[in-house]
Amino acid sequence: MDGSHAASRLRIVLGHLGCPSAVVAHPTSGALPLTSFHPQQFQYTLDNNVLSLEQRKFYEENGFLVIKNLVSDADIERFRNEFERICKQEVKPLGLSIMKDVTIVKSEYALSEKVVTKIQDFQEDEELFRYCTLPEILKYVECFTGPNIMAMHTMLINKPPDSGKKTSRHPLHQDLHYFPFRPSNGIVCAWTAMERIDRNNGCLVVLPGTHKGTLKPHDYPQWEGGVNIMFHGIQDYDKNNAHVHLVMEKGDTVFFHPLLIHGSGQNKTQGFRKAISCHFASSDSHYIDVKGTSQENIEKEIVALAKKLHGIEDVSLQDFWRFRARLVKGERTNL
Ligand SMILES: CCCC(=O)SCCNC(=O)CCNC(=O)[C@H](O)C(C)(C)COP(=O)(O)OP(=O)(O)OC[C@H]1O[C@@H](n2cnc3c(N)ncnc32)[C@H](O)[C@@H]1OP(=O)(O)O
Ligand SMILES: Nc1ncnc2c1ncn2[C@@H]1O[C@H](COP(=O)(O)OP(=O)(O)OP(=O)(O)O)[C@@H](O)[C@H]1O
Ligand SMILES: O=C(O)CCC(=O)C(=O)O
Ligand SMILES: [Fe+2]
Ligand SMILES: [Mg+2]
Repeated sequence: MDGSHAASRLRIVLGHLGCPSAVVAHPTSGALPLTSFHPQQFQYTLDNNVLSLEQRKFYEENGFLVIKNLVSDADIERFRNEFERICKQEVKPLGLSIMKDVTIVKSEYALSEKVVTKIQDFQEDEELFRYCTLPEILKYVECFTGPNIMAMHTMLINKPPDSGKKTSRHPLHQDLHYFPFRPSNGIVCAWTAMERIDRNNGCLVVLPGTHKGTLKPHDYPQWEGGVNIMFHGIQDYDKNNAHVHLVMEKGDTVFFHPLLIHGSGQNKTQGFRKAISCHFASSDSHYIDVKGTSQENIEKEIVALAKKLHGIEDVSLQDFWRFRARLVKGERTNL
């Protein structure tokens, strides 16, 4: 599939969606009832009445699905305010990590919204964690995870204006590289634009269909201007695969598969481009030991950092994940 084909398909699907409520009822799509299709036709989505047949097929084929206008302006305003309170250190949520851009991490700037590139692990911040419990988000998440849903990993990304060294880019990667749990089809990322996001301020770039491949080896890219800690990238992806730039309006939300290759471009504006996201997984999943796999490098890095920063020893990668995971729907069966 070439880029323009992918882009036009995307436009068709997006144009079709209109508003979220139209997705559920879908009276005029002319789609056949799902029961007339053999269930094994679908590998990446579950049977329920939330996704239209067209949306299911799109996700199956492409590994992502954009739902327009899913999160309200009022909720986004609340997330923005809470992020500002965190940056001003008016609140210090337990377990939260605050990341600065590599170009300024060694300088002495006081903590403020202008030096934070992203915050991670806000599971103990009631206001931000509301994002992971919004019914409109979970309704879609359930199509991929099933009814027992864990919020595994949370982030609010505040992509800064690029300093000129292109460190505001996020290299192409698969999120599964970071996750020691399986199966991959029971994991989905929800990523919501907190403002209009396009090529100017560094939108997501996805390689449609790459979720059908395997987990690739990841390492730091050889970028002249430096690269952020933990921002591993894939060195050998198929350069001929279509790249789709996801231009999104405030509140639009993309759901994507953890094997989908994606990244984000540099922020060429003077604003701090914001998105909030959570990776969800079925609680029926299981942890894996990543030793001897391509994920061993990220495990070593995280374990070494935990020791250096917090003096934590003999804690496995699985324990880190078990500790921050939170049930948001159904039952905590396994993870
Ligand atoms: C789907 C994506 C999923 C994921 O990303 S899952 C990956 C999970 N990631 C994590 O668990 C990382 C969590 N974050 C953290 O550990 C910390 O926030 C982080 C980023 C290390 C910063 O920790 P702080 O407590 O603020 O510590 P610090 O400022 O003293 O930094 C510790 C060492 O790290 C370095 N560092 C921090 N931010 C950096 C950056 N942006 N680029 C490059 N290096 C960076 C920093 O220079 C310091 O190293 P050194 O001790 O000076 O040699
Ligand atoms: N040299 C590189 N090595 C690895 N990944 C790269 C490299 N250059 C860009 N990328 C990543 O590839 C993705 C797509 O980049 P691309 O240049 O197509 O888009 P962009 O930078 O967002 O937009 P634009 O080119 O319009 O500025 C981004 O995620 C970016 O971080
Ligand atoms: O730039 C972004 O908002 C996406 C970042 C991302 O893909 C990640 O942190 O895994
Ligand atoms: Fe990612
Ligand atoms: Mg570019």
